[in-house]
Amino acid sequence: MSHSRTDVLALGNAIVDVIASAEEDFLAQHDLAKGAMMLIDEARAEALYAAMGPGKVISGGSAANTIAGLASFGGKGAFIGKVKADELGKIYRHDLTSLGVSFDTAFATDGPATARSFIIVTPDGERTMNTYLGACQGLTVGDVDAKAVENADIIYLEGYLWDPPAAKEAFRKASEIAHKAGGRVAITLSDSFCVDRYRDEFLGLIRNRMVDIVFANEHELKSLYQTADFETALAALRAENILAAVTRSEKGALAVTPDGIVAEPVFPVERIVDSTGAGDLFAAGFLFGLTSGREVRDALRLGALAAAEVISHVGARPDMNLKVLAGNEGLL
Ligand SMILES: OC[C@H]1O[C@H](O)[C@H](O)[C@@H]1O
Repeated sequence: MSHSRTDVLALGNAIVDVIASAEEDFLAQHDLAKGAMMLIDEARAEALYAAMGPGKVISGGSAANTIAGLASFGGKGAFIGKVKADELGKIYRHDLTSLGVSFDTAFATDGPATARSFIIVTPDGERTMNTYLGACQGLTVGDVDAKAVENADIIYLEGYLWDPPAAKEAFRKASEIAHKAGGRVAITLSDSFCVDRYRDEFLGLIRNRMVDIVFANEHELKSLYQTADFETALAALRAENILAAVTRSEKGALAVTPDGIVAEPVFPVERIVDSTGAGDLFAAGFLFGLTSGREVRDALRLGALAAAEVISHVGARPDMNLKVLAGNEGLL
């Protein structure tokens, strides 16, 4: 890994997305929980793929999508994640490094194939993800490049890393190194079912200050505090006294800061084509805003812009150059 100063280094599950459209009844037929990310094994992955219509194969992975977005804004990003040295793994590495992102985690040379997420997009644009973790399960503490972590202003960790058993140790190690070096640590809570699986651990990370910045959507926040009422969840989050960014789909996004709540609306889109990556790209804009020294309100706007771009097309990485787009909107 190159050790020049990095704005954001992300640690995440390196996943190739296979995205196909389907009608609502496909979800019921295959017992899929709409809007969620479900973990599947290889046999289920094969069965689901056989049942899906034609799919687009696009590099994804939540934290990697965020870093791709950050790079599109002109930020300097790095990524730690595990792919196998198979065809998809090599394409995955190319897709990130060709954006200028440092990604030097060693390939897995044996074991399961590069991870895939089979994503069904229903006519309302909602995505339902079915993830075969494959090679991601091989990410260990040994993959954390201490120098790279020390050189990042912010490290960004995805809650999904709690699923492959060895990765959470990598997460903890990265957080400790970052803090010793004076960096900040951000986490995305990833998915409300993921929060359900690891609620106590996530709350522990926040309360022990192993993380300094929290990203969540409305559902994840309600799951974290086990309430159906958003205002109750928000009050609980405010009581943690931590910087947080919360996305609320069409209701916009807000930041919880020491000085209070800052809210911003969404950027209008003609049609939500595919919501995959909306939160990831929001985080890209917000993190770019923070690391480029902008006010929280401007960081929220950049996040909203990037989210609007990514939901306007299929796939969880930007199709348009976000720096140009933000410039056109007067945000940079
Ligand atoms: O947030 C969307 C991402 O989550 C999953 O990790 C998929 O790979 C997808 O790209």
